Amino acid sequence: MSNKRTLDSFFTPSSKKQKKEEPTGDEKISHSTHVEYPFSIPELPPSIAKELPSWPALPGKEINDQPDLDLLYFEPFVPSYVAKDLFKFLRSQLPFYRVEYKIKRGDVETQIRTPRYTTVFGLDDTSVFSPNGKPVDAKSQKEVPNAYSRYKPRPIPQCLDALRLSTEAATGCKFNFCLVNYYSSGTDSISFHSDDERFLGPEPTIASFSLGAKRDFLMKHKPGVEAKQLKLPLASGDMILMRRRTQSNWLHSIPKRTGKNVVDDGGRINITFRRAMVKGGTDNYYNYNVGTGPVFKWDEVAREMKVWKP
Ligand SMILES: O=C(O)CCC(=O)C(=O)O
Ligand SMILES: [Fe+2]
Repeated sequence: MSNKRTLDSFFTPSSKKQKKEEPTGDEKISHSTHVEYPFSIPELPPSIAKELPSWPALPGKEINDQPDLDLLYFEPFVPSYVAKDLFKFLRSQLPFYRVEYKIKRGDVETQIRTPRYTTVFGLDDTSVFSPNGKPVDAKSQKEVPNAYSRYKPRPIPQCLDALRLSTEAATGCKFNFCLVNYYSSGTDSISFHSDDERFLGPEPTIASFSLGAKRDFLMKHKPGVEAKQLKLPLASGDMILMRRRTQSNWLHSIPKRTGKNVVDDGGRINITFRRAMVKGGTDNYYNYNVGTGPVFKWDEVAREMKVWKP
């Protein structure tokens, strides 16, 4: 991104989601912009966008041989040569956060530091973005007083929305949220959990993409039922669709890597598409994936995430 682009967007903030064109050598790159984005986000480069119509690269395979488990595993969805470019593009162009929050168990308060970089875009089913970029009621198209007052939602930028549309076409599901995790090394992780929040409705379907370094995805049944644990070594470009009774009955995690495996070659990006039904879902997702701390952006020289300064 040139200095000109950065200064322009800093001095002429716009509340509108709009596209700006900027010549960079031979081709023009358009950007997704929104008043709540810390910086504008380039659209997918043509070299990646032209590949999209041929995804998924291979049909999904069903994994449903354990109680309550229902997965569709695309191995891969994004072919590996494009997955590498998509990984580098998203790592360098998205705003990321390292969210901290407090939890209280009984009288004891603990400060939690999320052990990975995160970011989120989207809005639950009750609202849509109006042409001026503000959330309005999906039916009346009017602003809802006091809604989304703590965190201001951001629309899914074109570069991720193109993948959302491709995922919807391949699965027949609808998604309104995109969560992104960046595991910068083997010490970044996500502990066992299920994505079964009430705001996703019963039996939510979640599409989960892997880009970059290979990491193990572990799955185990919630206590009380005999079932085998699964270990899926997710590779760049793979997509796991988790369906039906899976979230309410199974837990999943990406464990830390130790010893010589700790260095994992530039890290891994995970993208999940989900559908939140109510406003509480929007607040929850922004609270845990954007929060109130600094913005991080990939620094190509230092080859790591650095606190971003306008
Ligand atoms: O990184 C992954 O593959 C899993 C991420 C995940 O489970 C989540 O964000 O809820
Ligand atoms: Fe999850």
